[in-house]
Amino acid sequence: MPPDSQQPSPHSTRDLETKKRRRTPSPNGPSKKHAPEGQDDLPQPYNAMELAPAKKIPSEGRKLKRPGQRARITEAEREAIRRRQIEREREMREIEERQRDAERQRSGVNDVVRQHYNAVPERGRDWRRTESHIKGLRAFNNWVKSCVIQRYSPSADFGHPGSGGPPEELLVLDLGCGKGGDLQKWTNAPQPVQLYVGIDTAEISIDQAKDRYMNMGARGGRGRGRPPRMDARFFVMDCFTTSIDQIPIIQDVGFDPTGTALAPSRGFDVVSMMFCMHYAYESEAKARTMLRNVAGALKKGGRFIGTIPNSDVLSSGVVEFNKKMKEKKARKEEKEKSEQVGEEDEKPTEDSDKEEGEADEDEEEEGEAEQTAEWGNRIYRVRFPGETPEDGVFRPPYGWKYNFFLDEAVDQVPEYVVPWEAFRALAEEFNLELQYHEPFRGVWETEKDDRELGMLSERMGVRERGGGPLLVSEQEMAAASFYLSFCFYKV
Ligand SMILES: C[S@@+](CC[C@H](N)C(=O)[O-])C[C@H]1O[C@@H](n2cnc3c(N)ncnc32)[C@H](O)[C@@H]1O
Repeated sequence: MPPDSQQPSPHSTRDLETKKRRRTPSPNGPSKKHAPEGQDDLPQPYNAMELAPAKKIPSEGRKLKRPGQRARITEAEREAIRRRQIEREREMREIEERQRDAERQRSGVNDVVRQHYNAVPERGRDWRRTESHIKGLRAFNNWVKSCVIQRYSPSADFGHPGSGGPPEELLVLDLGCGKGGDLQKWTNAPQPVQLYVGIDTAEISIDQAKDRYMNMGARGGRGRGRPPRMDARFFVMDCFTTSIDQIPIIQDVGFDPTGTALAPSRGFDVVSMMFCMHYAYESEAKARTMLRNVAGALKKGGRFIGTIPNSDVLSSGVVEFNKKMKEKKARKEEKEKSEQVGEEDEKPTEDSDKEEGEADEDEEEEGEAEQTAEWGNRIYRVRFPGETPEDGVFRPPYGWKYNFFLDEAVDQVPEYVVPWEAFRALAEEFNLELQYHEPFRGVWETEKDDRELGMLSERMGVRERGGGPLLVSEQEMAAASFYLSFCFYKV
C-alpha cells in the first residue's frame, strides 16, 4: 500500500505516527482548521493534510487555545511532560520491535533466506567480471563448481572405449539453483545434458533463472544465436520441508518417496546442491527431508554433487575462540586473586584503589567475556550468536546457527553448520556413498595443472593467461577456503 493511501491498517506505524502527532501540539499551536477544539483525541478520517509540516500553518493559527495556560506550567512540569513523551515513544518503539520479532519468528528462517536471495540484485555478467570487489572470489568459486561438474557429472561408463554409440544424455536436478548461475556450466558439461530442472525457494531468483536460460542461446556457447539444446524447467519450492515429487516432471523422471530404495532404475543422473545445503541443517527434520529429496530423485549410480561450508574450518574457529576466552578468564581470575592478597596486605586508600587505565582494562575483559565466536576479514565474516562447543564438536549435529556475511553477496543471513561426519553418516542411510570430498584450496592444488581445468581457470579469470599468477587475493582465498566440494554415488 502506498504511504499516502486512504486506509491505513489500524496497527500500522503510520497510524501510530498520526495519533502521536495529534496528541503532540505543534510548536506553533494547533490550527483550528486541522484540529478543532476538543477533537484532538477523537478518531478522525486519515487526511494527508494532517501530516503536512507545521510551517504551512497560517500565522493566525498560532494563537494559544487558552491564553496564559503556558505560563501556569512550571519548568518541572514541562520536564515531566517531556520525559513522559520520551517514555511513550520508547514504549512504542519496543512494541513495534516486538511485533517485528514475532513476525520474523512466524515466518521462520526460510523466509529470511528467501527474502534475502530475492533481494540480491542481478547485476549481469559484465559487472560480475569487471566491477565486483570480489571478482576473484566469484571466478574461483565458479571454477571450483565447473571442476566438480566436469569431473563428477559424467556417468561411470561415459567415454569408455567399449561403450559405443552416442552418449546417453544426462538428466540434471539443481536444488537451490538460485538465479541459474550454473546453467552455462551444465551446457558445457562433458556428457551432454538433455534436461535441467532447477528448483529454488526464492521466486524472484527463479524468474531471473528463467530469463537467463531464455537469453543463453543469444549470448553464445553451444547454442549461439539459438536457445540452448538443453531443455530447462524451473520451479519455486522449499526443498527442505516439502517433497519435490509434487512437481509432475519429477514424478515423470522417477522418484522414490522413501529415498532409501536400493538400486532404483529410474531417476535423475545428477542432483546438484551448490552453496545451499547448509540452510537445511537447521533441524534433523529439514536435513532428512532434503536428503529424501536428493536420494529419492537419483537413479542407481546417480551422483549427488555440491559445495558447502567446511565444518572443520568452523570447528577450528570456535576452538580457537574458546581457547582465547578461557585464557582471558584465567588471567582475570589470577588478577583478582592477586588484588585480594594486596588488599589484605595494605588497607586501601582512595588513591591506591585503581591505577590509571586499570578500570578500562577490567571493563574490556568483562566485555570480551560476553562475546561469542566471530572471525573473518574484509570480505567475509562468521558470527555465532550463542555459545559454541569448546572442543569444536557440534553435537547434536543440527541447529548450530551462525550469521554469515559475504561482501556484495550475503548479508548476515543465518546459516547452519553441516558437521561433515554426521552428514556423511546420514547420507549413508539414504544409500548415498561418499566418492569425493575436498576443501576448495585442495581443488586448486589438484586441478590447477590439469590441461583442461587449468586452461578453464585462465578463461574464467582465476589466474592470468599462460599459467600466470592467481587473480584471487589472499583475503578472497581465505573466504573461498571456507568451503568444500563433495560427490556421493547412489547405490
Ligand atoms: C548461495 S545461493 C546459491 C545459488 C546457486 N546454487 C549457485 O551456486 O549460484 C543459495 C540458494 O539456496 C536457496 N535456498 C535456500 N533455502 C532453500 C530451500 N529451503 N529450498 C530451496 N532453495 C533454497 C536460496 O534461495 C539461494 O538461491
